[in-house]
Amino acid sequence: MSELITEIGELMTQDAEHSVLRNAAVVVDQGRIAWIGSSSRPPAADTVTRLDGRAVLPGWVDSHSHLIFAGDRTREFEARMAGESYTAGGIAVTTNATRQIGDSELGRLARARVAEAVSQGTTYLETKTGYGLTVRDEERSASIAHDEVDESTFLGAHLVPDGLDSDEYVDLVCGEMLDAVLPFVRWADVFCERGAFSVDQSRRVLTAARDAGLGLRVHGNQLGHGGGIRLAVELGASSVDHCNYVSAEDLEALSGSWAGRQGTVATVLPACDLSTKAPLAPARRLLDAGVEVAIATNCNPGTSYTSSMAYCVATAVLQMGLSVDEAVRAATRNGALALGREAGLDAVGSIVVGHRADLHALDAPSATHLAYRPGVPLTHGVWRRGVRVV
Ligand SMILES: N=CN[C@@H](CCC(=O)O)C(=O)O
Ligand SMILES: [Zn+2]
Repeated sequence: MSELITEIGELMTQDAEHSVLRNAAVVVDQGRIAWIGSSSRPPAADTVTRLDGRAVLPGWVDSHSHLIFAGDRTREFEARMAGESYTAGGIAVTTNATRQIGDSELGRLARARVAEAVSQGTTYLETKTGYGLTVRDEERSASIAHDEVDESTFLGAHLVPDGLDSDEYVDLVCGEMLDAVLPFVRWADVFCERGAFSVDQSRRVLTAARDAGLGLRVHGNQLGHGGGIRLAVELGASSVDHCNYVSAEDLEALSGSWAGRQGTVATVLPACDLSTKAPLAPARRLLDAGVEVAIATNCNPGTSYTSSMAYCVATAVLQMGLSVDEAVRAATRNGALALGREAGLDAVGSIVVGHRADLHALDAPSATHLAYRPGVPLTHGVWRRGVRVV
């Protein structure tokens, strides 16, 4: 069944030319974009949806989340708002809660979080393990992530569990744990930070994962200056995420990674920055240096308990100095780039003939309203693989 979606006031395609079409129409067929053009000369289709001048953009691509968890950390958040600083130690609280619930309940929680994101226009998600931290618990988190989410990432190297020697734990992560999760994941990630894993330990984890055929991602430079960003570039990671503390050397490494080839995407997490009272990641400086920047929610119960990509985009425009086009691109096409899904048969994140028909219609005439009316639920319709789900 084909569907003509017409009377689109503003179609922000996020294609290679950043094309924005007025009075546009799109035909979706068999889960893909089949045609894009003017609403005055649309081809025939099985069904017609009229959007009365509303704006349409690609569905959000949320390339960084931690949805496989149980429990709640309201008290920790309250303490932070009262002046305490964020430390990675809170991960253990969530890990304890997660280990205590059954597989089906953990799956149900993840499914509900995906549904919450989709209801706000997110059509493609990555999520991570990392609240299991034993072979069995990481394996079941990976299996749930694989079943419930588009892209799954092994984050056994999230925190050294209490009572374990960190190097022995790294051996476990690189060996038995990696083997156990391998059937369920496409990526490996590591929290490379003081208080979590050193650069050398992170390099060991990432190298083992790469040797096992996984793509690489890094949590880097969130809590202070360090070697996470440069390690990500050294190992050809697809993305380095957080990037709150970016030195001149880090910036040079990141921008150098884009000199004439596919480099390491810098993924900024504005909601996390606000919730942890961290300095906002220097997205403007990164863009000006030629680095490809993505925006993601980092949805997790500790540092960023939101699934709202619109909130992140509004923050990027209002507080990080990005234009609306830059912020929307970072949250759609560049999220796809960070996941290696920006081109080819599985392409998402842009409205291009042949790409997956993941669309987000706003109850507004332009994408600018995302920042102009922050906090207003503007999602009018969502199509995922060509099927209207909202
Ligand atoms: N920084 C590491 N991991 C998560 C937070 C995990 C937690 O505190 O539960 C993040 O990306 O912010
Ligand atoms: Zn994270």
